[in-house]
Amino acid sequence: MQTSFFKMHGLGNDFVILDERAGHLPLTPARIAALAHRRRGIGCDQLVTLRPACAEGADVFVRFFNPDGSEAGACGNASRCVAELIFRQTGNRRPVLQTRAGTLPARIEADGLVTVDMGVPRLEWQAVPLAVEMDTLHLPLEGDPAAASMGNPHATFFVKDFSMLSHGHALEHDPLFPERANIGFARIDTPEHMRLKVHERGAGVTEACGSGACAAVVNAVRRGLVQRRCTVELDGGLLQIEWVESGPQAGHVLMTGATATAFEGTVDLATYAS
Ligand SMILES: N[C@H](CCC[C@H](N)C(=O)O)C(=O)O
Repeated sequence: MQTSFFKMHGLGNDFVILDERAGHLPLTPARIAALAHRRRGIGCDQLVTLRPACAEGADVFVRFFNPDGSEAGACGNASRCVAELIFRQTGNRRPVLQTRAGTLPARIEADGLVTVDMGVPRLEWQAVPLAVEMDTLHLPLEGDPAAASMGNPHATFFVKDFSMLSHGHALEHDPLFPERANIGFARIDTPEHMRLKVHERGAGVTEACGSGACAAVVNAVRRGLVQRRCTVELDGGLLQIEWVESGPQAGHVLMTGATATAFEGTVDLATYAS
């Protein structure tokens, strides 16, 4: 069955976006993995589906799937891309995304950048989740990472260089993380700027990770390493992150950055694994 798709990216973190608002598509973990395959499929870091929203005030229900077929509760860069897509389709500069991690208000900025309110980070060990009760600010792993959830699990290592990146896969699968984890390596350059590389759960090292950038800033603020407004420099570009201190969005994490559409196309799902 032919279905159309959008190929978009946020700072090189790339997505295949399938629209199921007119009817559900026959997607299975195997078919998702086949579509996401860099050589045998379209190729992407995450496959994203759009469905009609059912949450009050939301414009669309968005789900995120990794190339290994696993589902992620949150995906910051993809959320920004979907917000841009909804704006292009409707003219609405403030689309609201319903996700498994919560309802995320977005805003298309005057300069074309896209901001998503990623909600309040979850800092309790049960929410990350971790396998046993512990202080999430200092995990009992070599490298002393901190952990937080943005609707998906993140561990942040504060490093001087990125030689630990090669340990990302083993760390993703450490028994401390019963649902695995996205593993971020953050080098603090100034209190307003960090350099971040992320080994993503179910995807590997990506050019950018929005929820990873949010988690890294939250963990760095908790450790007193950066200000609540921080520029995160990823391989693919810059994200502006703010962990809001006061006012109506107090406690929420705002993420702002660029989006782009690479191409649109159609795909016959029947030619991919069932
Ligand atoms: N690229 C995404 C993160 C995907 C997270 C996914 N790998 C998971 O299993 O949580 C982002 O921009 O936030």
